[in-house]
Amino acid sequence: MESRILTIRTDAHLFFMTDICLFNRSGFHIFLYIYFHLVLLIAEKTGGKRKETIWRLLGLIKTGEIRVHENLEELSTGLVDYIAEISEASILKHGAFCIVLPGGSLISLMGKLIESLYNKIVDWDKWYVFWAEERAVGKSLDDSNYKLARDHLLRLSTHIYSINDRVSVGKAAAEYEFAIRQMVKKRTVTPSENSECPKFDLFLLGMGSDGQVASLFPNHSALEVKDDWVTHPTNSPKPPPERITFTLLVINSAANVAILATGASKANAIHFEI
Ligand SMILES: O=C(O)[C@H](O)[C@@H](O)[C@H](O)[C@H](O)COP(=O)(O)O
Repeated sequence: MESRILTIRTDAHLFFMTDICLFNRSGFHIFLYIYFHLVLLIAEKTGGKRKETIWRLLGLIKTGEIRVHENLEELSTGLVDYIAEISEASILKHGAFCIVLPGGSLISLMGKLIESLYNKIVDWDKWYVFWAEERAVGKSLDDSNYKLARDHLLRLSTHIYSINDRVSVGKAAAEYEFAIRQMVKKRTVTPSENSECPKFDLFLLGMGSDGQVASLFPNHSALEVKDDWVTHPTNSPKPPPERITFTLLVINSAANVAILATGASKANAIHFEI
């Protein structure tokens, strides 16, 4: 599988990596899916012609890959093809597909995976599913990122590593990290080249209109966590304030990272970053 790097500026305001580059290691294959209208909006803002803007965007990202889709239907097809391809390659390589899911609209855009065409191809028994972030809410509530995926995507045979909703966020974060350490020890989850940090096969991220990825918000101290794999912000700017999230260390260690941004509200954040 071809790998490219997307380097986001270290002084970037919206992702707030003051001393760390997001996705700055080799071996990453980053796809940034941008809804076509978003690009149009950028084109309008910059006063340039649509084509020029697209080429400028592509030219600026020298090491990553941007895929721009005409509409949500095409974006969804592109996304599930991409996931199915990495799933197959990972299972061939190490017998499992370890995927990290976000919350938000990305889950419904993955919905084609359970339609008959893909459902036959996808080997759900070999899927190990983790969450990039979870809100401190009960798993039965609609705000739960676990519930979103459980209701709309996951099959019964999938191996699920959701975050405990019956303990404090601090304890839930520690338990989650411990469970992943065990998975790395067993080598179900591949370790990174130089450490035991998990190298998930695919880390999927949505993006907030402020540039938020996972539960890592602009200017928030959770971005400074360097050694832990999981952290638990208790004062997130977006409700609920208490959350559990993977840290940059883990995101940056994944084999493949895809950020999906849809809708005009993300235009400023994308424009700023690239
Ligand atoms: O718990 C959360 O805050 C959300 O799950 C959040 O992280 C979401 O993934 C992004 O805001 C993108 O969401 P959309 O794709 O729906 O815009």
